Amino acid sequence: SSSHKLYEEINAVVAEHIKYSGFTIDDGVWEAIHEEGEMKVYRREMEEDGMIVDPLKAVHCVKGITGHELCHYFWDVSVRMEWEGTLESTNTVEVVSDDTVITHQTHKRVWPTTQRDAVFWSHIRHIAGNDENSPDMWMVCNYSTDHDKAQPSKCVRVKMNVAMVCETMVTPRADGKPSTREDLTCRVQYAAYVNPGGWAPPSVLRAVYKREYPKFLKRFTQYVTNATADKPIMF
Ligand SMILES: Cc1cccc(-c2n[nH]cc2-c2ccc(F)c(-c3ccc(S(=O)(=O)CCO)cc3)c2)n1
Repeated sequence: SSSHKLYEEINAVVAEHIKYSGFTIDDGVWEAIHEEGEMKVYRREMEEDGMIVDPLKAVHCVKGITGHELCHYFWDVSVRMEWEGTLESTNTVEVVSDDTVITHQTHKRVWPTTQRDAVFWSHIRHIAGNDENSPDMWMVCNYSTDHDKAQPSKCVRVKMNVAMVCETMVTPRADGKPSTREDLTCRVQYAAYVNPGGWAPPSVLRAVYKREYPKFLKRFTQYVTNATADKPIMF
C-alpha cells in the first residue's frame, strides 16, 4: 500500500526524473554514442571514486504502440527474460503494491569483470497531463534498494537509478473512426545511471555501455511492438 515506507523515496525519485525528463542534450556535456533511425543514445563521462559511472540518456520514437504499453512490458518482471539479453536470473523478493515490486536479478558476466547483480524497486506510474505544458506520461523507475530476502551472492552489486518515461501521440483520424495502431507514436526517454559497484576496467565498461544500451533499447522496443501487434490498444 502507498503507506509503505518506500513511497517517500519512490515519490522523490519519480519527481526527480520528471524534472529532468524535459532535458536538453545540447548543453554540450552529452556525447552522442549511437544514432540509429529514431533512436539516439547519449552519455556523459563521469567518475565516482575512480569508477566509471557514465550516466546514459536515450530518446526513441516507436510507431504503433502507446507509452502505457511500453512501460507495462518494461515493468512486468514475468516477461523480462524474453527481452533483456544479459539477464541470467530474476527473483521477485517483495510485491510492495500493484505498482511496485522489489526484484533481485543477476546479469551474465562480462569478461574480465566480476559478475554483477542488482536489487531494486520497480515502480510504474501514470502521470495524467492536464495541458500541453504538462504532457500525459507513463513512467517506470528502477532504483537500487536493500532487501534482506535478496540472497548475498558471488556477484558484485551495482547501484542503479533507471527511468523509462513515455509520451503517446495519437494522430486524429479524418473519418472519426476509433484510433488504430497506425495512428500511434510513442516518444521514449530512457535515463540510466549504473554504478558498477566494484572496480572494472574503464575501457571495458565504456565499450560494454556503448554496445549494450543501443542493443537493449532496440531489442526491447521490438519486443513490445511484437507483443502488442494483435492486441487491443492499451491507452
Ligand atoms: C543494457 C546494459 C547496459 C549496460 C551494461 C549491460 C550489461 N551487460 N552485461 C551485464 C550488464 C549489466 C550488469 C548490471 C546491470 F545492473 C545491468 C542492468 C542494465 C539495465 C537495467 S534496466 O533497469 O534498464 C532493465 C531491467 O533489467 C538493469 C540492470 C546490466 N547491459
